[in-house]
Amino acid sequence: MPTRIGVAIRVRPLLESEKQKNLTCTKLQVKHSSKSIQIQLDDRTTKSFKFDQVLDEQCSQNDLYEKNSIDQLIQKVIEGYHSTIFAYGQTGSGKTFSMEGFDYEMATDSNKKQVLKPIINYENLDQQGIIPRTVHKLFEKIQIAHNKNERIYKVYLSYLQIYNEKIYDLLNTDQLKKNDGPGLKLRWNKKDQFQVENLLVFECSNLQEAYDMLSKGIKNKIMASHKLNAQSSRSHCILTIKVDSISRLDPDNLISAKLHLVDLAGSERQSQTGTEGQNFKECIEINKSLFTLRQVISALADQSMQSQEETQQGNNNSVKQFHVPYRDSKLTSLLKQSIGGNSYCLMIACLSPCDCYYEENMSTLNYATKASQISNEPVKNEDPKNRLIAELKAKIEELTKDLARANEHIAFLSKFSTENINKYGTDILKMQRNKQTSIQQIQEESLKEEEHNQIKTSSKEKETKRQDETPKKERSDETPKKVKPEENSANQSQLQSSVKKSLNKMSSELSIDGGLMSSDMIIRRLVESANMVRDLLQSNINMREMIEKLTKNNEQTENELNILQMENSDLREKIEIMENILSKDIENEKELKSKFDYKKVLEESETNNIIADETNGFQKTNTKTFTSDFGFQTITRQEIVNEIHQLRKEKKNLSQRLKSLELENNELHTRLNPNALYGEPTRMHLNQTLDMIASSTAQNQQNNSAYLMTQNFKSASAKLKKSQLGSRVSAKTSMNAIEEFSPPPQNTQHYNSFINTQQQFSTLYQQKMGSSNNQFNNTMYYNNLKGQKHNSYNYEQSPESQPFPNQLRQQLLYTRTSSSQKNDNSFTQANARLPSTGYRNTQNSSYNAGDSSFIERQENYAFEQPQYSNFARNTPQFNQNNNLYESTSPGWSNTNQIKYQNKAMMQTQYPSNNTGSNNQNFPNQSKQKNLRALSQNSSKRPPVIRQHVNLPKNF
Ligand SMILES: Nc1ncnc2c1ncn2[C@@H]1O[C@H](COP(=O)(O)OP(=O)(O)OP(=O)(O)O)[C@@H](O)[C@H]1O
Repeated sequence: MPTRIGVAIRVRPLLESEKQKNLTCTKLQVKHSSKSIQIQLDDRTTKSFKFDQVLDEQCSQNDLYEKNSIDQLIQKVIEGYHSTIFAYGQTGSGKTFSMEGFDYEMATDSNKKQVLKPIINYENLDQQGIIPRTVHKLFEKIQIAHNKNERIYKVYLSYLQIYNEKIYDLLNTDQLKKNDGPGLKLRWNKKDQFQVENLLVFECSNLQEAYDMLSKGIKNKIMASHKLNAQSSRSHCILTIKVDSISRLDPDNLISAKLHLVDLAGSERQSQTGTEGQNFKECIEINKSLFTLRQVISALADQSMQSQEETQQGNNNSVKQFHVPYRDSKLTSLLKQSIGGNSYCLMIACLSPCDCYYEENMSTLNYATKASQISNEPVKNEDPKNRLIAELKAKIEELTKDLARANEHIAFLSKFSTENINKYGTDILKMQRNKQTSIQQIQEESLKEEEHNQIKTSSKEKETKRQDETPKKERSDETPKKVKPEENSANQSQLQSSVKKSLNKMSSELSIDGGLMSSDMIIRRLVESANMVRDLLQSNINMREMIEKLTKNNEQTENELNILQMENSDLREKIEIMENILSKDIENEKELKSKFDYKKVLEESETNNIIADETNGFQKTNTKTFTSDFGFQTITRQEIVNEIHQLRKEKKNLSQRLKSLELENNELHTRLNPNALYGEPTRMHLNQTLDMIASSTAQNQQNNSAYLMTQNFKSASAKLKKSQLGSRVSAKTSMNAIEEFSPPPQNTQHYNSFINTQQQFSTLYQQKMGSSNNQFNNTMYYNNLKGQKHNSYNYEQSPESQPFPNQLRQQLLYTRTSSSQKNDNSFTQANARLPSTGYRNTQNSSYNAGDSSFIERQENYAFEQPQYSNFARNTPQFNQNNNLYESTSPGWSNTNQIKYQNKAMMQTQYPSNNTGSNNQNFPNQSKQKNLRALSQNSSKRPPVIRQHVNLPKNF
C-alpha cells in the first residue's frame, strides 16, 4: 500500500555564538495546533507550510523521537520492511545534532582544516539523537520478539560516508587512510538495486557491540571546521542496520530488512561559508549530490502530483513516468529504495532560526513540501522463494475451494444425461427462443395453471390433448405460416405448459441431497454450474500460465546460479593463489630473517626494486614488485596472480581437451579394430590363420602361388581395411595390389590350387567373420573375374568356373589375344551388341589387349545384364557367392537385384571409384544414382561394415 514520506520540521534554538552576534529570529513561526510553520516573506505577507510534525526550539531529543513515531518504523524493520530516516537542511541547522546528538571537540583554529573528535556518551540518554536511540530501541524490541521464541534475529551494521563523490567505509580504517584512493565501487545489483562493493558489514550480537561499531564510525567521520559551523560534517553519512530473522519452525523462511539512518552534509553558499581550496572542492561536490537529491525529490513529487490528478480524473492509465535521476550521484543511487522506492521514510528538515538564513530556510521548506508529496510503496522483504511458496499455498487453498464447488456442480450437471437434455432441453430451448415470455412468467402462470388443473382436471386434459394435436399438424406443414396474435398467444400457452411439465418432471428426477428442486432452482443452478465450469476453465488457463512463468523463472535462476558458481570458483582460485604466494613470502622472509641481518636484506631488496613493507600488510604486499634476473622486467604481484590464474585456466582447458582426445582416441581404436566391436576375429587372428594356410599349402615357397596369394590377400586386406576407414585406398587399388603381386597361375594345377586356397580362405574367413562381411565375398567374386582374365587357357580348361557366357568370353579372349582386331567381324558384331555409351569400343585405335578399362567395362556390362547373369548364375563360383548372399540376406534371391546391390555396395564402399578415371566404370550417372538409392533405401540390404573416421585436425 502506498505510503507518503513523512516530514518533520525541526527549528533549532539560537546558538550562543549567534546570540553574541545579535542575530535575530523573527521570520519563522511554529504553529503547533495546525502542525504548520509560517515564514515571513515580506512585511505584509507570510507563507504557511503544513507537515506531519513541526517542532520548535523547545523540542527535546526525546520529543523528536516520540512525536515522529520512530518506534513504529523500527517495528516495521523487524517485521521485514525497509525504513529510512534522513536529516536535511542547511549547514549548521542541527542535522547531526538531531541524528547523533553527541558533542564534538571545538576547533581551536577555525581557519585550519582539522579533524574533530566526537565526545561519545551513551549514558546520557536525554542528549542522544535518533541514531543511538534507534540502536538502543531496536535491540530492546528484538529482545521482546526473541522472547516469543518464534524467530531468530540477527543484526548487522555497516557505516559509510560519501565524501567528494567517493564512498568510504567508516568501519574500515585501512580503507579510510587512503584518502586519495578511488573509494569503494557502487555496483548495480538486480535484487538490492545499488550495492557498495567490499563494504564491511559487522554482525552485532548485542547492544554494546553495536555501540562500539557506531562509535568507531562516528570517530572516523571526516570533520572539518569552517567559518559557519565548527563541527560541520563535510560528508553524507549512512548508517545501515540490517535485521535478518529466520523462523524457528521453517529455517527457509528468512526475512531481511534494512534501516538507513542518513545524516546529509549541509548545503551552503560558498560566499557565506568562505570555503577555499580543498574545502571549496568539497563544497561543490556536496552541493552537487544535494542538487541531484533535490532533482530526485522534485521529479518524484511532480510524478506523484500528476498521478493524483489523473486518478481524480479517472485516467489511471495515462500517468506520465518522469525521469528520476537517481544515477546522477552516489547519494541518490544509494537512497533509491528510500525515496520513491519500497521503504518507509521519514525526513527531518532542519531549520536555523536566524533571519539571515531566510533563503536557505525557504528552500528547505519547499523541498520538504515536495518530499511530503512523494509516495513510497513499502514491501515486506521476504525471501522471494518463501513469498512464492506463501502465494502458491494461498492459491492452492483457493483452488481447493473452487474444486469442491466445481465437483458439486459437476455432480449436478452429470444428472443431465443426454437423454434428459433431449427430453426436456428441446422445450426449454424453444422457450428461450421465444422471447415474448420470460421464464418467470411461465413459472407463475404454470403455478396458476396447476391450481386451475386441480379443479378442472379432466376437461383440461382433453383440451390439452387437442392443443397438442394442433401444433403437430402445423409442424407437418412445410410452408411457414403467418401466425395471428391470438394464435401466437395460444401457441405460447401451449409451450408454457409443455415447459412447465418438463421442468416439473426434471425437478422430480434431478434432486440433490434427496430434496426436490423447483424448476427455477434448476435453471439457476444450471446457469451457476455453467459459470462455474467456465471459471474453472479460466483458472486452469491461469494456472498453466503461472506454471510456464515459474518454469521460465526457474531456468533463469539456474542460469544465474551457474554464472555465480563459475565466478565463485574463479575467485576461490585467485584467493588460493594469493594465499600460496603469501605463505611462500612469509616462509622466505622467515628464512631471510634467520639467515641474514634483516635490515641488510631490506636495504638490498630496496636496491633491487623490491618494496617490502611489513606494516602495511596485504595491501602493500599486493603491489609488491619483482625484478627478474635480467633486471629489466618488473611485474607486480597482481600481474603474477593474474598470470597464474590464466595459466591455471589454460591448464584446465588443456586437460579437458586431453580428455576429449583420449575419448576420441579410444573410439578410433575401436574403429580400427572393428572386430572387437562385432565379435569378429581380430586382425592378428586372421593373420595367424593366413600364415597357417600358407604354411600348410606351400610345399615350395618359391613356386607356390598360393603362398604369394596369401601374402597378397594380407596386403589387400590391409588396404581394404584402410578403405573402410575412409582413406583414399579404393577397392580397385586393393584388387590391383593382388594382381600386381600375384603371378597368374601357370597351369591348371596352379590354377586349381589358387582356387582351392581362395575357397579355403573364403570358408575360413566366412566362419571367422560371420555373416557381417559381404565385402570380402564381393572382393572374392571380383577377384575371380580378374584372376580368370589372366589366362585364356584356364577359361578353356575350367569352363565351369567361367562367369561369362561363351559369346562374351570369346570376345574377351579375342580382345586379350590380339592387338589388331579392328577389322575382325566377330568383334565388330560383339561390339555392336554392347550398349553405345561407355561399353562399346568406338575408338579402334585404342582398342588393344592392354585396354583393361574397356575389358572392365565389358565385364561390368555383363555383370549387369540379366541374360548374362542367368548364365553366370550357373557357374559354381557365382553360385558360391550367390549362396553366400542368400545365407547372409535371406530373400535376396533375385539375381539381378543382388548384382545391382552388389554393384551399389561396391560403389558405396569405395567412393573413390567414382572419381577421376575410375569413373568410367560407371558411365551412366543416373544408373549409378539408382543403384546407390537402391542400396541405401533397401531395408534388406546385406549388412556392411562401414567406418568413417573424422580424424582431429592435428591428429
Ligand atoms: N536542537 C538543538 N538544540 C541545541 N543545539 C542544537 C540543536 N540543533 C543544533 N544544535 C547545535 O547547533 C550546532 C550545529 O548543529 P549541527 O552540527 O547538528 O548542524 P548540521 O546541520 O549537522 O551542520 P553540517 O551540515 O554543517 O554538518 C551544533 O553546535 C549543535 O550542538
